[in-house]
Amino acid sequence: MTDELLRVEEVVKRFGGVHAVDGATFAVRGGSITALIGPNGAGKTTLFNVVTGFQRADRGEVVYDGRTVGGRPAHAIARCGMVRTFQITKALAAMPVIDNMTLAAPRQPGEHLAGVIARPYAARKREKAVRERARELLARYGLEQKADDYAGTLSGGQRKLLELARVLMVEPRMVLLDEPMAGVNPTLGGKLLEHVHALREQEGTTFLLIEHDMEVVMGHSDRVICMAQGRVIADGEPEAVRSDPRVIDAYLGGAAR
Ligand SMILES: Nc1ncnc2c1ncn2[C@@H]1O[C@H](COP(=O)(O)OP(=O)(O)OP(=O)(O)O)[C@@H](O)[C@H]1O
Repeated sequence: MTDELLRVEEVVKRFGGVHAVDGATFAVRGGSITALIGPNGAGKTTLFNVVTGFQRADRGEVVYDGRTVGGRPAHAIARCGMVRTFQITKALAAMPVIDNMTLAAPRQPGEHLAGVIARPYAARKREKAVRERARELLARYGLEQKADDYAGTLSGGQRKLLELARVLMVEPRMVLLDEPMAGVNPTLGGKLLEHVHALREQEGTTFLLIEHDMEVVMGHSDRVICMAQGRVIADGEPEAVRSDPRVIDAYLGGAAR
């Protein structure tokens, strides 16, 4: 496997008296599918937010592709190639699927109204390219027939596919997925996982995913990181993490599933 793409070092994030993340340290190798597991409230989502720039750490370092990105805003980190998926919000649900996609396209540096007025041809050309990429991705994810429907009419599984397709508009090198299988029927869930593997094989995309379903974790990840109470308590091959007594004690319960 290739070298590490992401390194999280001693990250601390508090909310008042709550230590949501309390000195978490781990690395993610480029081209891997790494699962982040742990009990409710372990700090997994907060860590995702810190890593992708949606929340600022109180302490610690986030290094992506050799660059310190901690403290940089989400859009700057996305431009470096690391993105997280988001649930389709109410506002996005009220828009057509195709607009959900085009809105996720990265802005060109200096793109603003004056530029569009001064260079209408270039602006139109870019808009066309963005729409073409959006249509291509929708076709890849079996959503082309839904392009003009409101995103709110999609099923749970189709929404998850749209969430993944949206982040691919920025051609990321690393994607963070927060519970991709939650509320998804097994058929679409299986499809989503196939797409994750295909992206990793064909484009070398790196995935870090929060997942509670241990079958998915064991069957689809190369590496597993377990958090509890804001800290990493185990990090290694799936089988080794599943049988780690600390993981069984903090998360899996008496009998390893
Ligand atoms: N914005 C916030 N304000 C206050 N407390 C927060 C905030 N966000 C998270 N927390 C607290 O931080 C802790 C970690 O929460 P977080 O959502 O990161 O855990 P998690 O591992 O993702 O849990 P789950 O698996 O249930 O989603 C929890 O105690 C939570 O209540």
